[in-house]
Amino acid sequence: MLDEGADWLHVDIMDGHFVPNLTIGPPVVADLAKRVGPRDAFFDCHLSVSNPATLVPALAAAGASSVTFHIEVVSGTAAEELCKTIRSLGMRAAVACKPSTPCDEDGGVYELVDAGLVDMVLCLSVEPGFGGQKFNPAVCDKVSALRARYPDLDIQMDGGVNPSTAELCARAGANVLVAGSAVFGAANPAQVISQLRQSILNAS
Ligand SMILES: O=C(CO)[C@H](O)[C@H](O)COP(=O)(O)O
Repeated sequence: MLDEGADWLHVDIMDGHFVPNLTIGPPVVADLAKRVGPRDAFFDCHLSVSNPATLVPALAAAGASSVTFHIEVVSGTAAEELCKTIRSLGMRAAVACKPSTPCDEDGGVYELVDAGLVDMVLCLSVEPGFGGQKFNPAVCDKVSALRARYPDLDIQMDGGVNPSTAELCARAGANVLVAGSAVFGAANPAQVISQLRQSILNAS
């Protein structure tokens, strides 16, 4: 997909516990990084796992560029420490929330952003676990509130993102879009990636 114009490679790491699906881990990231070689791809690792801290050192060694953990499993002081650890290993730190998880809870997403500890917030627009689900437009309200509060923050949306829903995401304030099915299932992935990018540019 890098050849088709993608900026980042989004890697969904799932443990069969936080979500019902089981996917890949650090060895696959390491292998991918080796194959991509000198191109120096940005590996955006989304941890849909119950215990993200245990994976962080191995992901750093594997060549991950950014690590996103879920606020539903690590919050408050533990989340602050996790962000610091991720950054101390040379990666960007990001926090994700499920569609129904608010950002303004004690020890939650807003507090991490206010403390300057995260580089990006991922707002899932489906329940995490599987690709190919339907985009939940209600999540756009949460994204709009985040964007109003943090004009310079990277805000990512993931789940059911395609050229039609991308416009809603971009208008709400997302500037990083993750697309699985829409890109991998397309006859012309480069065209889809270009349409997604255009949605962001049109809204900015
Ligand atoms: O893993 C996911 C949720 O956990 C995502 O939905 C996936 O990254 C994107 O897939 P799609 O674009 O098909 O919704």
